[in-house]
Amino acid sequence: MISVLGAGAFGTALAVALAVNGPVTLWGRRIDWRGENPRLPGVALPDGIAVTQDLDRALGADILLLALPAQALGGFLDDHGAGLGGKRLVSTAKGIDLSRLTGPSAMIAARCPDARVAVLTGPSFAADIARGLPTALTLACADAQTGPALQQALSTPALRLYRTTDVAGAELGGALKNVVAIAAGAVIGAGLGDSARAAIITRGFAEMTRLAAHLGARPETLTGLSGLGDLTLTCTSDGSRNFRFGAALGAGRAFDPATTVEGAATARALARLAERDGLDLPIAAMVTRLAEGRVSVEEAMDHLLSRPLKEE
Ligand SMILES: NC(=O)C1=CN([C@@H]2O[C@H](COP(=O)(O)OP(=O)(O)OC[C@H]3O[C@@H](n4cnc5c(N)ncnc54)[C@H](O)[C@@H]3O)[C@@H](O)[C@H]2O)C=CC1
Ligand SMILES: O=C(CO)COP(=O)(O)O
Repeated sequence: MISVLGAGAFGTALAVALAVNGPVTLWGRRIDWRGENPRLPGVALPDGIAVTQDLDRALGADILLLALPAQALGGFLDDHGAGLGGKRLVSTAKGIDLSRLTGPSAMIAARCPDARVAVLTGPSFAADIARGLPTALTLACADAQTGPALQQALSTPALRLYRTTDVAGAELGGALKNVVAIAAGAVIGAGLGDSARAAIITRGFAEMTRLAAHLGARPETLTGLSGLGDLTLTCTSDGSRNFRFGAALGAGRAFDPATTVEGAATARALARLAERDGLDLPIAAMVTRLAEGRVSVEEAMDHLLSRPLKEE
């Protein structure tokens, strides 16, 4: 049995997609809707999904998908981690925790030491998955038995999962691309053009790869779905909330603060990591300042362009 914990856009979309394989329980802390989740408009929930606010009911499953934002995961685990022991736990969060400076898998492992931890990540808008459009994702799990079993259980005819044991690489790709997407959105929002966006994507990818290698990831993971794949999607589509947030910053427009924008907190986490480990992460540093209103897009670009000339 599969339960999805977190009834936001992505949790709901995954529940809809996985319901073709069998019954799914979708848990949310506050379910104040019926039939259609306002975070995923236009998607009717099939009969195979049991929607509940009763966490104990959801914890009856042995595969639990944690579809919570990265900054909410720590609090959820503090409150409920004790009930997750012995389960197969699959995180979908794309971010780095601001207070602990770690990704979701380390947060889960710290609080649920006997759980088998995996990460599901890659280019996939909730709306696409829920509509049954073809999607390829990365399932990362260090355990040689759990990884293949989860790959089977979470694949559907439309949802194709590739497997890796590089959990750090997979989750870093998903977290870091959100920061670059904000920068790409800002460039487009400010009218600086597609060439400047291509420069941000490419130099952003170089920054992602450097940092991921520093944190123990395999370089080839970053060129896969969870890194380059998701970077491409998120930096080039209005479907991305991180991109839209950046575009609003670039255009000087307001942005709904209730929208989940993982890259903003992750950029701040990266700034702290850079300080802790003496790393040079210029794009993440600029996104942090931009999101905090400390620089304009033009000032941020001037700063990036005036760095010393160097080899590519
Ligand atoms: N929406 C998308 O297209 C995709 C999202 N993701 C990732 O999935 C994660 C979740 O994103 P979305 O579902 O889109 O966000 P969302 O904003 O639509 O939903 C987040 C949900 O988490 C719930 N929540 C927050 N704190 C909680 C807590 N402490 N306990 C229980 N529930 C809590 C909220 O009530 C809300 O229902 C993010 O890390 C995101 O980057 C990954 C791939 C695609
Ligand atoms: O991660 C995503 C697509 O793979 C969703 O991106 P946003 O959170 O920017 O909407």
